[in-house]
Amino acid sequence: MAEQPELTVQGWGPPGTRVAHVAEGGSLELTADAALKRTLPKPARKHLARELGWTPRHTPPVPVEQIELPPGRLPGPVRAELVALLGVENVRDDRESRLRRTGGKSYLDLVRRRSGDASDAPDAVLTPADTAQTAALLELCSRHGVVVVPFGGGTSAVGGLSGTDVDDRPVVVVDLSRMAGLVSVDVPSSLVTAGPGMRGPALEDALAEHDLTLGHLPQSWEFATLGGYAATRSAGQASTGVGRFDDLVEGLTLATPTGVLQLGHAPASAAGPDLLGLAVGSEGTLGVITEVTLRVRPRPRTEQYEGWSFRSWAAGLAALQRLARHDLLPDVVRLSDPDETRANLLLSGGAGARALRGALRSRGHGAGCLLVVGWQGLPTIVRARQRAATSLLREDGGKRAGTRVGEAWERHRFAGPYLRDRLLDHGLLVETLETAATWSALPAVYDATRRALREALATPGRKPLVMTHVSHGYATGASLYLTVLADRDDDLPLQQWLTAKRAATDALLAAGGTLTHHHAVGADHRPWLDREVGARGVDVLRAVKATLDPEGICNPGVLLPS
Ligand SMILES: Cc1cc2nc3c(=O)[nH]c(=O)nc-3n(C[C@H](O)[C@H](O)[C@H](O)COP(=O)(O)OP(=O)(O)OC[C@H]3O[C@@H](n4cnc5c(N)ncnc54)[C@H](O)[C@@H]3O)c2cc1C
Repeated sequence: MAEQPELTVQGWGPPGTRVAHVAEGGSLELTADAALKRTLPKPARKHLARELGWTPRHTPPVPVEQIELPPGRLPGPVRAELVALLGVENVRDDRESRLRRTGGKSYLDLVRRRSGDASDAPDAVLTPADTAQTAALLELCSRHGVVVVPFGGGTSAVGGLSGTDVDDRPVVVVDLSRMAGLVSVDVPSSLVTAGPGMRGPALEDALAEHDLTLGHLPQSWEFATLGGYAATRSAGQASTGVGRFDDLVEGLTLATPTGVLQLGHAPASAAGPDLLGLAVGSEGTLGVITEVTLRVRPRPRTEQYEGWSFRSWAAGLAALQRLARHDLLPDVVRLSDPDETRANLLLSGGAGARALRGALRSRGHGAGCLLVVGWQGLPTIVRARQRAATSLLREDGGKRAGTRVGEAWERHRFAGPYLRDRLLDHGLLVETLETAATWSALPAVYDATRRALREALATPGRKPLVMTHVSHGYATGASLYLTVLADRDDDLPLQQWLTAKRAATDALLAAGGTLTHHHAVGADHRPWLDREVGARGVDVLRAVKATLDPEGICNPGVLLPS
């Protein structure tokens, strides 16, 4: 199996290629040129400086060599037992191994790492080979009171990989990169079984040999793993059509400190409550997912992407709602609000974007919204769905903006996190948050969340830019994905975002949104879990944890409120 590239410690992408920009032709280029003007076209820089009250300034991260790690605390006898179980090369407590498995990739994680803080580093990194070794190490760690944090791709956006424990117990990371192989492909049943450390690109390469695809494409696709997707209930860019990751899991193996659970055996079952559903989304708090079986489909013979414009956000939402009611939502659905539409057109620069801005103005959609839609599958089916959706979108005031808009989105779909690093280098706060609500609650959730973020991040002479899009559609509602840009408070960057995030979370819950649509709970959302599932709901989760993990060693810093 080919080596999977590591993520850089202080940002996105493999080490050494953390500078990115979008070239005029639309492709993402990784370059050694750190200048902001290579990343952001001039109109975009001017737009952001004007909107935010932002003065671009060079704020590079401290050199990686200067990042400080606390001394490792794994007791010698425990280390010796782990070495006897896993082999010396699979129990690492050197600086490099620990640093590379420190935290995830939320804004808070990046600010800490960029400032040289790795106080949440684990004490050691373990790399088991299989389910049996994982179960044995969980039993061993439980016996010795050592906290275990499962680690997939390390892309958590919600503090899911916290390496500290309130009881100050030693913490080990279980890195699943040695369990990244294909186990089996059952072509007649359209099922694939794989190790949890396998990433999307490797899985898609393996499935291509059978003319199959999983089709799960989150923005973190290059680095995130199958186990991580299952543990967080991830959603990909085509999840409106393909289904969320939780819809795609047919079965899994969960190693826990008290034994191994094998869940999901048939395409459907009425054998009591769904324990598989309990393991999916458990975020490492019940044990380690050591194998996943997933539903796959034939590779699409055609993929069509196109853009549409609407006079207003309300008109765009109404059009999507009607598509949903008639079961005509495309596989990819992405409706940007006016702020995001304007920023995207300025950010992409170039003659094409200028022409599109002119076209939108001429049809009275200058302050409106762009919608990107995509269909995948057999050409005859795609054509029929596209035709039916087109007629409804037209009836609802939509105007076609052409295939170039859709294709440009497809080309740039993984660019965002690379660009974020560049903006962080120049004094900006850049973070995202997400929720979902019913169609009837969606406008109120949108208004309340944006208002809370704007109020929390405004200071004299400065205001944030809050850009929103509908990222996934359902029969009964949709998800909202918000991107926040603001002039960073260089003295108190963590507090600046924590205050805003707290206000936004309170607001979206009060307006009827869910705590999280696809990023999961992690450490960042755990204080609000009882508002989502109720106090008795939290009690149920605690009771399950007490059965599987009586010593509370499995990722205790996430999901369940402290
Ligand atoms: C730039 C960026 C873009 C993103 N885009 C998306 C997106 O489009 N859609 C989306 O859904 N998410 C997105 N995310 C969030 C993140 O990629 C997902 O949560 C993903 O599912 C995490 O996978 P991972 O392998 O990196 O898991 P990790 O980050 O390593 O772990 C995430 C959580 O799962 C637990 N875990 C990991 N593996 C296992 C296992 N085998 N068994 C038990 N627990 C485990 C960890 O302990 C942790 O709590 C994005 C994040 C970033 C930084």
